[in-house]
Amino acid sequence: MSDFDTLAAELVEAGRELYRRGWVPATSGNFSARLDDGTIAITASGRHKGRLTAGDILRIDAEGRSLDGRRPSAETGLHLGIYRRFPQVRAVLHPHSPAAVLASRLFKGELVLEDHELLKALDGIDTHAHRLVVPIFANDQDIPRLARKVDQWIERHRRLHAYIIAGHGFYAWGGSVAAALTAVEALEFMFDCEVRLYGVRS
Ligand SMILES: CSCCC(=O)C(=O)COP(=O)(O)O
Ligand SMILES: [Zn+2]
Repeated sequence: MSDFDTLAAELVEAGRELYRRGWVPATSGNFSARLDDGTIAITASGRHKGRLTAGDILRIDAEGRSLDGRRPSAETGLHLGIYRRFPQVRAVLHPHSPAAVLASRLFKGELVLEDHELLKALDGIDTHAHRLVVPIFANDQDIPRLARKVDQWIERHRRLHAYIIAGHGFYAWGGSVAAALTAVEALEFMFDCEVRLYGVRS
């Protein structure tokens, strides 16, 4: 099996898992993984992510050009922005999960996660006392413009683990598809806790 085939199989499996959890309804979400040569395996646009086959994963170069003529995810630019900024990142996952969308309705500009043991599931965080700021960007159909906003945020803060797009979903990543899945699961859990806490307090 080639590197591409292995990563494509992992992305297909990630789609099944995220769909099973209810985090990529309908045709929403997109996933990618970076190969050793810098090219990227990414989901084709418009596919149902819970029912992917290996044929729904295509290869693009680091500028987002399709290497086989098929159309990659409409949100490819957001994946590329993360790969450009963080050389250690090997996989980017984008769910449209309920808690992320609800959080974006309740919290404006950012969601601060602190005093959560699950913060330690994220790369480079080793204590619940870490204060993690998850920025919330306004949704935008202009992906290059949205990617620029994300990039400016990274430029200003020098660090980013995940971000939410309001009324849409979130982006998370990791050093492998498995690590990115772990990040998604941990973040969705913490978003859900914050949303429920907000409900209890108000
Ligand atoms: C019905 S979901 C609208 C598009 C979107 O937000 C998404 O995540 C899926 O787009 P893609 O082109 O990657 O299929
Ligand atoms: Zn989306």
